[in-house]
This record gives sequence, structure tokens and C-alpha cells, in this order.
Amino acid sequence: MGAASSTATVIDGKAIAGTIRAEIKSKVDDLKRRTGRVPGLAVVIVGERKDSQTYVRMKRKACEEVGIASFHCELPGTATEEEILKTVRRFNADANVHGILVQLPLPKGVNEERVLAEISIEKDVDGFHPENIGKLAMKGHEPLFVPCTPKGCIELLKRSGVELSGKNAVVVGRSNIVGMPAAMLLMKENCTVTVVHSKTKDPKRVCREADVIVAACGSAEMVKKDWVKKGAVIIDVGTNGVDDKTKKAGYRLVGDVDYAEVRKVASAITPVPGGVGPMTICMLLSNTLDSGARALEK
Ligand SMILES: Nc1nc2c(c(=O)[nH]1)N[C@@H](CN(C=O)c1ccc(C(=O)N[C@@H](CCC(=O)O)C(=O)O)cc1)CN2
Ligand SMILES: [Mg+2]
Repeated sequence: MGAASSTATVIDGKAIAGTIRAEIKSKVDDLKRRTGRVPGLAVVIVGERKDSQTYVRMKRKACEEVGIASFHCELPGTATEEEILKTVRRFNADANVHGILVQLPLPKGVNEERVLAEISIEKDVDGFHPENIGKLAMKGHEPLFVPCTPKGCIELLKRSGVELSGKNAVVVGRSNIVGMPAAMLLMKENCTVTVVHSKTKDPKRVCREADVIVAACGSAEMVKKDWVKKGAVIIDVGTNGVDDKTKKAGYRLVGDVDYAEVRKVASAITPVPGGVGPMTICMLLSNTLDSGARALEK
């Protein structure tokens, strides 16, 4: 095959997550041997969104597989903010619970920031509490937890041998749960970081300067081949459902990157599904293990 037809290395998130899960399982087993106890994760889901229910089911199954105890609270979509806060407070006070996550998004009308700020920072395994996010942004402060998806992106890059120091990184998207913390983490790795968002004048021009692109804009296949410099590394966080009558479900998942075309110019790329997604849940297990170990080894 000539150089002109070369394609990117596929970064297999599912395989990397499998390796990390095995590492976590052996650490949970070891913690249990030494303390007689295991880490516990409480999951709060509000409402009936099918995608959220799927993610929560995946999280509970993953906990079971590595030996983390899981606690569950399902509230109806009509639950008041006060009822959700009460649930969070109950888990804050439960000594068997070392991690609490509130599945997002919450139903309209619920103040998400207020709910997330109610989670004890010692149990904030999603890393969304303003104190943990604030510490992530500040030199001289270390957060207790780093948000799972951006942490998973960095872990994928490191485990794939991608050198980050001194590189130009562009993050597409500035959400609290992915884009913003991903930019902070890349900065910590000594990247020169630019964030592209909905008001950026010429996103294609900015992306073309990048050695590493983290696409997290939630817009199907927005990052095109002519946005990407030859040899760039592409981390695709998007999971967008697009209609596809040939699929049993009637849709298929695509990322925020035009995978089929971009892989012709990138040096490495994550697929969707099977790239960043599996790492999100894996990093949740890792954060819960850290929290459990911190509490149980005291
Ligand atoms: N409290 C939180 N809410 C949300 C988070 C989060 O980290 N904490 N992230 C997303 C959803 N999410 C986890 O909650 C999540 C999304 C996708 C995947 C995943 O493994 N995706 C698979 C495809 C799965 C499928 O077939 O549908 C993949 O990409 O391979 C895991 C977790 C928003 N809410
Ligand atoms: Mg800091």
C-alpha cells in the first residue's frame, strides 16, 4: 500500500478499557482482602430518558464485574429539586457509599448546578462539583476527582503512546462535563490549547493547526477531512444517533468527526462506538476505587 492510501491507527477504547477494568478488579479484590470491605457507588437517575437508562445500566453492570457495590435510586421525571437533593444528602451520609453520581441531563426545571454542588466533594466521582472543577483549573490545587470522559481521553492518548508536551491541542466544544475539563487536562500535559465553540469565527482554520483534536461538540460528523492536518491525532467524544433504516434499531451511532474521511489523513483516531465511550465508565470505576480506598484505608 502506498503512503497516499495510508489510514490512521484505530485507538481501540474498548480494548484499553478492558485492560484497565482488569487492573481495577484486582485492586478492588486486594482492598477487600485487606479491609474486608469494597467501594460503593450510588447512582441517581431522574426521569425516563432511554439513553440515560442505558448508561446507568452499563454503569451498574460494570460495577458488578469489578466487585464495586452499587446502590441505586430511580426518581420519576416529576421529582422536585428538593426530593433529588434529599436523595443526594442520604447518600452523602451513607458510610457504605464512596461515590455518588447523578445521571445527566436532569429534567428541565431542575437546577443541575445546585444538585451537583450538593454532592459531598469526597464522593464526587463524576468530578462535577464546582470545588473539584475549580481545583482542576488552578495551579497548586489538585481536585479529588477528574471528570470521567476527559480523564478517559487523556488515558487513551497516554496508553496509545501519543506525546503531548508542546503539542497544539484543539478542543471542539466547551461543555462543563467534557470540553472545558478536557482543555484543562491538556494544558496540564503541557499542550498549547485552543477551544473552538459555536461563536468561533473559523473553526476549520483553527482545527487545521492542531496536532491533537478532541471533538466534543455534540454535532454529528462536524469535523471534516479538510479540518484536519495530516498526521493529527483525533479523539472523538461524540455519540450522535442518526437515522439508518438498515439497522434493527432504526439508527446508528456516529461521532462528531467524519470518521470514514478523517481516518485517511489522521495518524490515529478513536472510533464511535468503541472509542471514548467505554473509557467514561472505566474512569468512573477508577474514581470510585480511589474514593473507596481513601476512605477504607484510613
Ligand atoms: N453523571 C453523568 N452524566 C453523563 C455523563 C457522565 O460522565 N456523568 N456522560 C454522558 C453519558 N455517559 C455516561 O453517563 C456515557 C455515554 C456513552 C458511553 C458509551 O460507552 N458509549 C458507547 C456506545 C453505547 C451505545 O451503544 O449506546 C461507545 O461510545 O462505544 C458511556 C457513558 C452524559 N451524561
Ligand atoms: Mg489544579
